[in-house]
Amino acid sequence: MKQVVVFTGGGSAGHVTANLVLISKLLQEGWEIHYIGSKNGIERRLVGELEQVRYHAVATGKLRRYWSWQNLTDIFRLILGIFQAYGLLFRIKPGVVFSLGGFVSVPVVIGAGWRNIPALILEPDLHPGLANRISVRYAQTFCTTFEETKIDNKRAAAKMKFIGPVVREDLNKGTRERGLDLCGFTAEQPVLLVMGGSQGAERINRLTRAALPGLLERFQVVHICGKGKMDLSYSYYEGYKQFEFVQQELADILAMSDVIVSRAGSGAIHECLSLHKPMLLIPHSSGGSRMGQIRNAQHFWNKGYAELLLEEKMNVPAFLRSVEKVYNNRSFYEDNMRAIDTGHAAEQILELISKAGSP
Ligand SMILES: CC(=O)N[C@H]1[C@@H](OP(=O)(O)OP(=O)(O)OC[C@H]2O[C@@H](n3ccc(=O)[nH]c3=O)[C@H](O)[C@@H]2O)O[C@H](CO)[C@@H](O)[C@@H]1O
Repeated sequence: MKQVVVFTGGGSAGHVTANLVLISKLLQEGWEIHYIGSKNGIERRLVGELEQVRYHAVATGKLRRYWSWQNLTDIFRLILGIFQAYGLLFRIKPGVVFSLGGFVSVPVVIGAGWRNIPALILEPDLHPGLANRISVRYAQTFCTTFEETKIDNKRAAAKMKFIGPVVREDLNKGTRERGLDLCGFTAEQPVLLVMGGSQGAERINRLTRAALPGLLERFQVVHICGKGKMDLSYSYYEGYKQFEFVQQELADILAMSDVIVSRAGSGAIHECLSLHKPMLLIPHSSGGSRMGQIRNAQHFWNKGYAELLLEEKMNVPAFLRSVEKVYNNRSFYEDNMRAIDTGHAAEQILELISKAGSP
């Protein structure tokens, strides 16, 4: 009989990417795979590309730590989502549930807990997000990407297991030549990649465009702006190439890049770490779970993998100075990154899934 697993996680690509890595490996092993996500979230689009995975949508409510009228409707949506997930889990009868967090995962992990189905959570960030902090009491194991992750609750802390980052393997296969071709760049000048997380970052986009004349004196600039955030009025700048969002091409773009300016989402920074790419991190500074990015970035700065620029200190001269600093000291960051083993997190998680899902 086929082993059955339900995956969940979404809201942004950072809560889906590691799931896709694990799903492709489990498909090769012959598992039956279901995904529970939201009706319109990015997870639906990303998982929808995999024909062998059955996608189920449930209602989902955003969990806010501030007052908003939407809290009233969202709490009902969350409760509805729990009942929908509970019903789906009864029909699917998985041996195990695996969650990568994000609001949509909360009803699924609660539903699994109510049904006594072992649920494993993987926390991508150094500081656990609200969704995972709520879900952890219904889970069997709370895997962490960062060794230093802490959680206040004693019962939750007892479920913690350090695993390390689950990184997309396809990103290793990029080539500099293909990247240069794609962007129409030359091999003579270094390349700076700017990416604002899976949804793009308006503030980083504005800063990059304001700094373009200065940046282009030294670099060719490839800019991943986010959906609907390209500005074609800048296309006439030679050596500047914009994309909304890239899929397989990301491997070639990363291979071609000498310095990367990025938000401090866990997925992006661990991908750059595994490829030994010097980074300038500009973490999301607004409150809520996004505080997670500041902690991720500070940690990478402490380890000597990246330079850090806080949004409140962000202006064109500071940005140009920071980019220059990372480029000039690139071998310092590269050496620090080469000295660590980003590990075999995917294999360890697959073992945990197999163990939890075995009858
Ligand atoms: C604003 C917000 O809430 N951000 C959170 C979100 O970030 P976000 O969704 O930006 O996440 P990550 O940096 O973790 O991952 C982005 C993923 O998208 C991929 N990618 C990106 C651009 C592109 O054009 N093509 C592409 O494939 C990257 O390779 C990466 O795998 O989830 C992360 C993981 O929990 C958190 O750390 C971030 O705080």
